[in-house]
Amino acid sequence: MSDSKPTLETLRDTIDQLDRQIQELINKRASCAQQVADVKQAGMEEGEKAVFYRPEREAQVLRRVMERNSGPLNNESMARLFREIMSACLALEEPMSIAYLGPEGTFTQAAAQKHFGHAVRTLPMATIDEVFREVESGSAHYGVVPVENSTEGVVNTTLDSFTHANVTICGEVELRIHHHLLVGANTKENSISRIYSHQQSFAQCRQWLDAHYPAADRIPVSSNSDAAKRMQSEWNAAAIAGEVAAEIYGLKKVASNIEDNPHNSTRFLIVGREHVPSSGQDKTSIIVSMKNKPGALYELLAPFHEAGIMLTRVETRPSRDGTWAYLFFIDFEGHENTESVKNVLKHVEELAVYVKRLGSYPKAVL
Ligand SMILES: C=C(O[C@@H]1C=C(C(=O)O)C=C[C@H]1O)C(=O)O
Repeated sequence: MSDSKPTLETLRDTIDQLDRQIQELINKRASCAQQVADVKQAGMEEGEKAVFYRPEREAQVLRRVMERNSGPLNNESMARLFREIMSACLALEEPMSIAYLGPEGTFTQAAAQKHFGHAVRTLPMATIDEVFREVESGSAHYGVVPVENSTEGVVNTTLDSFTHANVTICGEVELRIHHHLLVGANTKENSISRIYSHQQSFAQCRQWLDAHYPAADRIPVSSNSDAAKRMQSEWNAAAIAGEVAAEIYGLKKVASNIEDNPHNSTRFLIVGREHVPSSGQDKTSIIVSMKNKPGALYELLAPFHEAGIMLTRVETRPSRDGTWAYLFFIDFEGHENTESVKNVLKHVEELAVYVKRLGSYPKAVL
C-alpha cells in the first residue's frame, strides 16, 4: 500500500466530522420546518385548521434531490434518505396518522411508509371501505389503498369505494412486490406440506410453486400477514409474504423473490380531504358515467386526444345502481388548475351524464 492512501483511522475521523456537520444541518432544517408550521398556523382564519403536510412541495423537494445528485449514492437511495428527513421534520410540525389496509405487515403498510416515511403513525384497517371512512371522519389524516397490480389487475373494491366516498386523491405510490417463502423457528424445512398466503400472492407465484412445491397444499387466507402469523404454530407449514411481514413475525426466508414476473408491482393511492396544488408534474383522476350508446367511450376520449393530454389509465366498471350503463375511471397527466385540463374537463362534463373529480396529485417520485 502506498503512503498517500488514507488510513482506516483518518477515514473514520473524516466520517465522524462529516456526521457532526450532517447532524447539525439536519437540525437546522428541522428548526426551519418548525418555523414553517408557525407561519402556516398564523395564516389561518379563526376556526380554520392549518394543513401541514404539503404533498406538492415534498414531491418538488425529492425531484430536486434526484436532479442534482451526482453520486456515488444513486438517485433513489439519496431520495429515500431525504424522504425520511422530511418525514421527521413534518412530525415536528404535526404527528400524522395514516390509515391503511391492514393487518400490520401488508404491502399497503409498506406503501404508506414508502410515501410518508417512518415518522408517521400507521393505523391498520380491516377493509378498504374502513380506510375511506377513517379519512372522511377525520380520525386519520390520510389513507392508503391498493388500486392496481401489474399481474392481477385492478382492485375493484377500491374503485367502487371512490364512487361514493367523499375524499380527494392526493398522491400515488408504486411498490415493487417481492414475495418470499418464509418459515418459523419450529418449521422442519424439508417437510413443508402446507403453504399459507393471500390468493393474489399464490397467483403471482404459481409457476415457482408448481416447480418447487407441487405437492404442498396452498391454503388461501385473508392477507399475507395473516399467513405469516398462522404458520408459526405448525412444524410442516410455510408462508408466502413480503419483507415487512418477515420482519414483524421474525421469520426466516427459505427462498427470496419467488414471484413469477420480476416486474410485479402494485400501485397505491393516497386519499385525504384537501385539494393539492400543482407540483409541476401531476396526474388527475376522474370518474365519468356515459349513456350506453355506440361510440360512448370513443366520444369521451376524443377531447383528451385533441388536447394532446396523455391518458395513463382507463378502467370500465358496470354501474351498480342500474341507472347508468358504465362508469369509466380515467387517470391522465396534468393538473386540474391548468388551462388545457380545465378545457377538457368542461368538454367531458358536457358529454357525460355525470363526472366526479377525484383529485389532482403529484406523480410518484420514488
Ligand atoms: C416544511 C414544510 O412542511 C412539510 C415538511 C416539508 C419538508 O420537510 O421539507 C415539506 C412539506 C410539508 O409536508 C413546508 O410546507 O415547506
